[in-house]
Amino acid sequence: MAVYTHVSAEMMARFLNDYDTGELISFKGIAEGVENSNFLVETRGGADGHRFILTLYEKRVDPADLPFFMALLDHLAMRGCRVPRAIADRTGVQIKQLAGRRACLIEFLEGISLSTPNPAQATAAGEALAEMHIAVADFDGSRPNSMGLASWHDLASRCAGQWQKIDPALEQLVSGELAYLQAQWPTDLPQSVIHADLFPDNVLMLGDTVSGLIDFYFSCTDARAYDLAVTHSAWCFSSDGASFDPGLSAALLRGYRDRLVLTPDEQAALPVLARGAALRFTLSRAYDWINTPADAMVTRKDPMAFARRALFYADPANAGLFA
Ligand SMILES: Nc1ncnc2c1ncn2[C@@H]1O[C@H](COP(=O)(O)OP(=O)(O)OP(=O)(O)O)[C@@H](O)[C@H]1O
Ligand SMILES: N[C@@H](CCO)C(=O)O
Repeated sequence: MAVYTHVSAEMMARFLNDYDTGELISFKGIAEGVENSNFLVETRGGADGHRFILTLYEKRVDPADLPFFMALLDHLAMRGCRVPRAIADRTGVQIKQLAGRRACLIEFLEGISLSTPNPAQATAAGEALAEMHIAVADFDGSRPNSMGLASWHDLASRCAGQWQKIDPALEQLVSGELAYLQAQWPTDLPQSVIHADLFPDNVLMLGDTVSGLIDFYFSCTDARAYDLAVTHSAWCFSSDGASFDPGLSAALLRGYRDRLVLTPDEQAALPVLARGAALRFTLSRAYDWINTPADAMVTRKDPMAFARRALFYADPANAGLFA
């Protein structure tokens, strides 16, 4: 997360008056993340706990999608997945308004956001992802993937002429990958609701145990195996994307496959899905690199870290990676 929208103590206290959270005793902006504005909020004397996350939805979250995200979190929590639900105010409303943004008060979950996972944690994340895919089998909501293949073309054209602000080599890499993925993207794989952004920083861990999956604001209906590919691209490389970790890769895939068997088509599609995942994050990061407001409290993420992953997945020498 990050802080794009500033909230005063008076605004925060007034906002909390609608809830059974007690009296505000402190809040602070959370610097991690890039998408939404987030605050850690502490209260005392309330019936609904004493620590919360307040999220103000920014650029990429369409307010019309919030009921889908909140229903999904309620469903997953009901099915035993460790995910944070939105707290309802005294009138039962979860999705509110603050500082000109849609805003939700979210359950705080214990755990550490990882930056350098170990293989046991990668296995636990693979298991948690598969368990989420199993738990959504009877969820009846759906949402198109707003960050799917069509949006990659759009993001690339919005960056046109500006690649040199990042790295001149990106222009050719992006156009080559887009052409390849447009021709090869599988359309008939098993679909379900997927997380679509399960980076290590979206998995809270206590030791080697998953204590929470967070940040469902890209969740959508898409190929289940694409979710595994996204997770693979996020978990199995050094943070600059320069070095692939085969131990983490094997551990993550083992965790997922222990819970959910991939079909032969899903298995065969993983290499192209991983190229797509790497391009998706190259492009969203490139767009943000060029367009992040100068006054936002946010650390931009390096697009080249995912461009390097895209090159790795595209290298024929790595074709057997998912076997
Ligand atoms: N429900 C929660 N319980 C505890 N901590 C949380 C919770 N939600 C968010 N956090 C903390 O806030 C940080 C930022 O959250 P999050 O990853 O959702 O932000 P984002 O802007 O959507 O980021 P991203 O760049 O991953 O899309 C997390 O890394 C975690 O430390
Ligand atoms: N998890 C993404 C941010 C969401 O688009 C990244 O690290 O680029």
